[in-house]
Amino acid sequence: MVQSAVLGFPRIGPNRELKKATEAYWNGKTSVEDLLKVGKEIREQNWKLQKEAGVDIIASNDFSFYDQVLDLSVLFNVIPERYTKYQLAQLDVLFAMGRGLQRKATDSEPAVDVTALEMVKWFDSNYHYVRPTFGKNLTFKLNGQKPVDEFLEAKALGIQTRPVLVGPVSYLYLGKADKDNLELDPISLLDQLLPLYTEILTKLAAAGATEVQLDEPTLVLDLPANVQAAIKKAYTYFGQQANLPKITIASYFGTAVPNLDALKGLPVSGFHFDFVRAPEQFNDVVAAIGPNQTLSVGIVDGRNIWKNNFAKSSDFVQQAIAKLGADRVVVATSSSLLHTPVDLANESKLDAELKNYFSFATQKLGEVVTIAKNVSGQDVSATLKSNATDIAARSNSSFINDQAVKDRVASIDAKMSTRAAPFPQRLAEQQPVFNLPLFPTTTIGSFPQTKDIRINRNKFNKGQLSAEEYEKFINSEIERVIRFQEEIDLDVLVHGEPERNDMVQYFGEQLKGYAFTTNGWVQSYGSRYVRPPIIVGDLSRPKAMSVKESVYAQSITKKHVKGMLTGPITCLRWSFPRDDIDQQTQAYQLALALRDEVNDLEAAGIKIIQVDEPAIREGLPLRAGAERSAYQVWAAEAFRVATSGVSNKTQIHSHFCYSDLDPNHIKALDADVVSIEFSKKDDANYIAEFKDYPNHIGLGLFDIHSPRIPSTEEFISKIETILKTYPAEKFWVNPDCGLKTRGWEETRLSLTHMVEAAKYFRKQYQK
Ligand code: MET
Ligand SMILES: [Zn+2]
Repeated sequence: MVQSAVLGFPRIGPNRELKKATEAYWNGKTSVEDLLKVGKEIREQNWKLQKEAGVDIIASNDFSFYDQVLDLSVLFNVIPERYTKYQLAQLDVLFAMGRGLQRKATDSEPAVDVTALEMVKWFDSNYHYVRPTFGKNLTFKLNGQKPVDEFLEAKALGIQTRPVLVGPVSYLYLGKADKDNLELDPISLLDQLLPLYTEILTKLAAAGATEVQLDEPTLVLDLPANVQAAIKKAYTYFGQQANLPKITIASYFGTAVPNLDALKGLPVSGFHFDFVRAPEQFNDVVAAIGPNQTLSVGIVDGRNIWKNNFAKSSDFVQQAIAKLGADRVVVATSSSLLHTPVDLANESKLDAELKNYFSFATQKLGEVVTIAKNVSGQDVSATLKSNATDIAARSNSSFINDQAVKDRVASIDAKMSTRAAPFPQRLAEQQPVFNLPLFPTTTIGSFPQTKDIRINRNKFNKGQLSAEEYEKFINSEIERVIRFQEEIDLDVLVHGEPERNDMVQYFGEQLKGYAFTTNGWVQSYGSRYVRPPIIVGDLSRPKAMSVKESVYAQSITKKHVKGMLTGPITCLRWSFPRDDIDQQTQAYQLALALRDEVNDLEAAGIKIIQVDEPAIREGLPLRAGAERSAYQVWAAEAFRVATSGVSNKTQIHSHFCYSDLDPNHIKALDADVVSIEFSKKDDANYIAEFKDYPNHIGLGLFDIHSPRIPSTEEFISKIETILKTYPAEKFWVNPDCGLKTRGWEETRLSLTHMVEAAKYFRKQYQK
C-alpha cells in the first residue's frame, strides 16, 4: 500500500481562532493560558482531521504562534541580546522578536522598548518569515523542546506524527549576520548548530518519533558551493549519530536538480520533491536517490486551490512506482498546506459551479489519500469519475474565455509601455505643478482600519447599511484622514483606503474574471491573514474602481492627494492564479485593466498616482536563468503598461516592501518616485545599492508592523545615516508601508515625529 503524507496543515484554525486568541493576548484581554489552550485545540483538531481523512503521515510541529522559522530561533537560542535583557517570558520574547515590543513601566516591571527582527518573504510565497539574525555574542543552546512537546501531545491523542523542522542548512542560509557582525557567514555556524539538532532529534526519538521531516527548501535555490557542502556535511553528520529518527529531506517550490549532487549518497531514509512546480525533475531525482531511499512525490498543490486531476497525478505516481516499487513511494502534498485556505466547506457564497473546481487544505487531505489508494489498486473509481467530470467541466466553463480581453493583450506594443518622456524631462515638468519642499513627506496609503470601519463595512455587506449611508461613512473617514494629515503637515496626502478590505481583494472584486471566498484566509505573517481572490477567467474592468474616493479626497484639500492602486504583478501574486494559462498573460490582462483606471484617475484631476507593487520581488523565479530574465522583462512591462498612459506632468509613484529588492528591477519600472521598506534593513550595503537609483526614492523610516513609536531623534539619526550615502534632493520621507494594522495613537505620534525630522533636515539644508 502506497502511503500518503501531508507536509504541514494551516495553523490558523477554520475560523481564524489563532488570530483572535493571539491578538486578545497582545491586547492584554486574555491570559497566556487562554492563548496556549487555543493553540492546543487547533493542533488537536488538525491532527484528528488528517487522521480521519486517512492520511498516513501527518506532520507535527507545523503549528506556530507566529512563524516556524522564528520558533527555531527561539529553540536554538538565536535571540539577539536586546530581547533577553527584560526577563520576558519565552512566548513574549518570541512575539517581541516577531513584532517588537514597547511597554510603559509599571510598579513591578521596567519599561520595554525593542524593535522587531526583519521579516522577509518565504521563497516566492506571500508568507513572511522572521529572519534569523546572528549577532556576536551568540550561545547556541536549546530553549525548551517545542517539537517534542507537540509530538507527545499528538501521541497522547493516539496519533503518531512526523515532526517537521526547517533543516539546519536552510535555517542558516535564510538568516543573516547582524549589522555588528557583518563579516560572519551564517553557514559557518553549522558546526555549532548540528549538535543542537541532534539533541532535539534524539529527544524526539526517545519520545517515540520514528521519522522526521527536515525542510530544506533552499535546495531549490542556486546554492554556492559552500552551502551544497554544508548539506552534505549536515546529513552525513546526522547519519553518524546513534538513535535518531529516520530523516526525510523535503525540498519544495521548484526544482532541486542543480543541487542533487549534494544529496546523493546521504544517509537519510528519503526525499520529498515538489512535482507540481517542477515535474521535469523526475528522471534526475529518481536517478539520484539510493536503492533503499523513499521518494515522497509532491503532487497535490500546496500553493494553489485548483482541484487535483486524479488521473494525471496517478499516472505520475505510477511512473515512480514503476521505477522504485510501491513501498518506496509516498504520495504527498507538494509543500505544507499553510499556503492554502482551510476548508472549502466554509464557503457558502461561492458559485456552485466554481466550487466544483476548487480544493482547499481540508479537501487536499482527501486528494492525497485518494491518489495513494488509486495507485495501490484500491477501487476509487466513483471518486475518479466525478473528478474527471469536474476537470472537463472547468476547461469548458463559460467563466473562462473573453475574446475582447485576449485581443487587447495581443495588441500591447512598446509605445503602450513607455512614458512619453524620460524621467529628467518629466521631473522638470512636474516640479512647477507640485512645488514640493526638500525631503517631501508622505505615507504609503492606508491609515488605521479601525473597528468602526470593519463594523460599517460588514453592515454594508450584509445589507444593513444602504450604499448612500456607507458612502457617507467612507467619506467621513476620508475626511478625518485628510484633516489629520493636514494637521501634522504632511506634504503629499493619501485618502487612507478606508473602503478597502484588502489591497488586492478590493480591486479583484471589481474585476470580471475573479472569484472570492468569504473565509478563505491564509497566513501572511504573524496574526495577519489574507484572503486571496481567485483568478478564474480572462480579466477585465467593467467600470472605474477607485476614482470616486480619490476625487472626493482631492476635493476637500488644497494639498495633492495620491490616487492609490495595486499593481498588476501584486494583483496576480496575491491571488490564486489560473493554472491553465501562463502568469505573464494574466499580468498583462491586469495591466490593461489598471491602465484604464490610471487614465481615469488622471482625467478626474488626480495628479499623483501610486501603483503599489510590493509583490514584485516574490514573483521573481527562484533561480537565475531564462525564466527569471523573462520575468524581469514582463513584470516591469506589465507595470509600465499600467502606468504609461499618462502625461509627463502626472507623477507616478510605486511602493515595495518586505523583500530584498534588486535596484535594477525597480529601475525598469521607471516610476517617478518609489518608496521601499527599509527600516529593518540595518545595513549600509543596502542603502548603497540604491544610491544611484535614477529617479526619486523614499527609504521607509519606520516599521509599520510594530506598535513601537520611534522618537524624532531616532528618525533624525536614521535619515542622517541615509544621507551619508544618498543624495538629499532625491530623498522622500515616509514609513515602510501602509498603516492599516496600526492604531491611531501610534500613527499620530510616529508620523508627527517623522515630519519633525524632515523639517529639521529641511532647515539644515537651507542654511
Ligand atoms: C503591502 S504594501 C501596502 C500598500 C498600500 N497602499 C497600503 O498602504 O496599505
Ligand atoms: Zn507595503
